[in-house]
Amino acid sequence: LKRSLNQAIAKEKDLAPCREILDQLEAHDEAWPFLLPVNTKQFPTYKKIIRSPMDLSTIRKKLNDGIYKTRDDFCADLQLMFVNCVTFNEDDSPVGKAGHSMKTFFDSRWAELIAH
Ligand SMILES: Cn1cc(C(=O)NCCCNC(=O)c2ccc(F)cc2)ccc1=O
Repeated sequence: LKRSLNQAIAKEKDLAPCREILDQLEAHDEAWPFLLPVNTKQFPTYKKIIRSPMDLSTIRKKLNDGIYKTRDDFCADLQLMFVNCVTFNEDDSPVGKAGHSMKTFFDSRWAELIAH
């Protein structure tokens, strides 16, 4: 029991900064393409091109439901979201530009978090 309690405490320590970064990503001016899953009725080719869709609301739910065991699991879903965006969108499109801006912001906050 004691070990599992310590593991629970260690997991909370690892994931707490993830909540903080996710708060900031959701509040970012250029978060609008990522707040909800891509609407596949609006973009019918999306599911054919993107095999593993990911968005901030899905990441928030997975974090709240305890799906992420480590902060790297969390980071992997964010990187998936950004790779999907580069795959589906031109770099100079509004969504493409928002994706690059959000990724730059995330990468800098993540480095601060890991590097303390
Ligand atoms: C990641 N990605 C997003 C889109 C995309 O067009 N996404 C929604 C645009 C319209 N949605 C909004 O503007 C909006 C959504 C939620 C919200 F709270 C406020 C505004 C297209 C391709 C792609 O790869």
